[in-house]
Amino acid sequence: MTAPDTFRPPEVAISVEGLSKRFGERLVVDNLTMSVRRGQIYGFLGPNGSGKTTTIRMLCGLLTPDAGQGTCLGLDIRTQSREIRKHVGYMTQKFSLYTDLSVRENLEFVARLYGVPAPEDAAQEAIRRLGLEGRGKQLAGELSGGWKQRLALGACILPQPQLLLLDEPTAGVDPQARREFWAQIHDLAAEGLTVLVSTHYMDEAERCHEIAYIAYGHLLAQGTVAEVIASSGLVTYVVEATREAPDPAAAIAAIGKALAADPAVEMVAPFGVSLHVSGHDAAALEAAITPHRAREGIVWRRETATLEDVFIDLMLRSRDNME
Ligand SMILES: Nc1ncnc2c1ncn2[C@@H]1O[C@H](COP(=O)(O)OP(=O)(O)OP(=O)(O)O)[C@@H](O)[C@H]1O
Repeated sequence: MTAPDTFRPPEVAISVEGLSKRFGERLVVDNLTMSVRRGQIYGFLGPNGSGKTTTIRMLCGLLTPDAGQGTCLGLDIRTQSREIRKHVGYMTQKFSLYTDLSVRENLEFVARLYGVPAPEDAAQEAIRRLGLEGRGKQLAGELSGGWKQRLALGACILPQPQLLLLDEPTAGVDPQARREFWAQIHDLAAEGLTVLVSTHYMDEAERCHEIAYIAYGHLLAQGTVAEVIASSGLVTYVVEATREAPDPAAAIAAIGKALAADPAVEMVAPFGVSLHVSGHDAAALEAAITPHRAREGIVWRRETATLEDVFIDLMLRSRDNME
């Protein structure tokens, strides 16, 4: 990046079709088609090594696909990757600023590196915008994990990119700092910045405008959280032991063990003294749980599947398809 970005991207920030990528013999991304509107926060979820980072990098022209085409910020991902890069801010998990420079010195350094005019003012503005006032003189290496992430975000947006790539940005950061970080991301998106973020946290997925679930190189679901849950067709019952149960933990464990062996039940997941019991065939699932309804101190209710239920179901089914 050489100067503040005055470039205005189109309404559709990213639009790609049939993207595939191989590393050696291994097909890491297979025939991926998707689009992202400008100003959206778009989340990528999926098991480790499933191709999320590879996908994100192809979407932004940082990596050339073996097949497929498309545009990022209205520019061709195959032929205009250098131009695209000028408008992209990339934040990885690893803290890559200078630990022995202060917050202000780091930001001024980044501003100079990217040719931002009036680097001292730009650094001051980033400090204000990200609520880092009072920490300008603190060494970056002395910041807590949450403040480091905030500083890294500040450095990333200094050159005023149009697209932000966040690769698991809040891994290991405490809930309050994560919440504040996400509030910043939403403010940036409201100003028109498009954000692609990969995460393993369900609460972060729920903070995105849209999500994509990728497993073993395949895009298995995309849309809003509600759309992804609805399209899963997953039926979930929650069974909970009340205080009246003679031994709540044992009661839940016994039900879990019995249901896990039933073919109508595709997933059983314990949560304290409750279980999530899921499957796709509502009638068969109902028949499977009926014998357990009469137990003392047990309450059953049908609930909307959680995003976690849906993701685990997608992962299990795609793994089965691979085998
Ligand atoms: N440059 C590369 N050369 C060879 N293999 C690679 C390269 N980059 C990624 N891979 C492999 O491609 C697969 C997908 O990697 P990728 O980083 O895209 O997955 P991911 O979904 O982002 O994983 P994670 O959640 O663990 O970050 C992995 O098996 C990885 O080892």
